[in-house]
Amino acid sequence: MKFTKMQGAGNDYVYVNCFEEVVHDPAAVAIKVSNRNFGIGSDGLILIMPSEVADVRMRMFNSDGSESEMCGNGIRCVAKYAYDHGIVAKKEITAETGAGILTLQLFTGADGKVEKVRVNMGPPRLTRKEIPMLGEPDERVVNVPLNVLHSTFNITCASMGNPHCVIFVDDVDAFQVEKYGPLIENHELFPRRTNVEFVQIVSRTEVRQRTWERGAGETLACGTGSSAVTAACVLNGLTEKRILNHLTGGDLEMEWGEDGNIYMTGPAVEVFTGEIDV
Ligand SMILES: N[C@H](CCC[C@H](N)C(=O)O)C(=O)O
Repeated sequence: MKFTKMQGAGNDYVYVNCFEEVVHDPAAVAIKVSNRNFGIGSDGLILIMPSEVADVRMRMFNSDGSESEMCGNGIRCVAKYAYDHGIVAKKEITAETGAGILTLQLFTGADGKVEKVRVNMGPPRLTRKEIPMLGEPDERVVNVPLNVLHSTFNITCASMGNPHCVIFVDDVDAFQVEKYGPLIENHELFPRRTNVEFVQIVSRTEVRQRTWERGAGETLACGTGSSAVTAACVLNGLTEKRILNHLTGGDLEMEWGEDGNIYMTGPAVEVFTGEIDV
């Protein structure tokens, strides 16, 4: 199997061009290639596929083999791959994901290759039934207490196609992400588990985020998570609608637009290509 290793803000995936390759058991391949000792090393596997309704289609698998509906850093890299490798020849493209069809704007550098991508991530879905979360189906979850071990956290939840639980903390770098992340990811409130974002407010226009991802553990960045965080910051009155998010592996420019959609702008980088027996 030919593959391309790509990263966006340090959130790295193995990408396979399924216009040319067939991946028979993507869940098993995701587990194998993701392993940083026995495989290639990545947060998961992303398939770049033909679509009947958009320019390209993305399927995304976490390093534990579970499939997610959407991946924000991944979709930017899919767009870069599609443009740089001649699958699309336009700078505004559409992509089919488990969160619907998204529109992406591509920005090229001096070498003519894509450097940065702006994605219309769609609106945050805020009701419990959309996230999904147990409880009153039509209710929003904004600043609601959640007990975990002997601590109580106030959580704000949103779906960007995939579930997110946002928690504001005073000192995110000192926070025990690896202790609380998995407990919240697997909390009974979330029937499909959840991604968890721990966020420190820096100012009205800047935040710092660490992410515990469903199915992958702590990663250096999460684009859907950053989108959920943008909504959570505004819903809690903590920031403006336009913020710069400093993730562990890089920055994302975020905006909750007047049209109700979240816009994410960030880098997409090709790291290396190779072949692996699967
Ligand atoms: N890192 C990805 C999200 C992966 C989400 C995945 N862990 C899930 O199970 O939903 C991003 O940039 O949006």
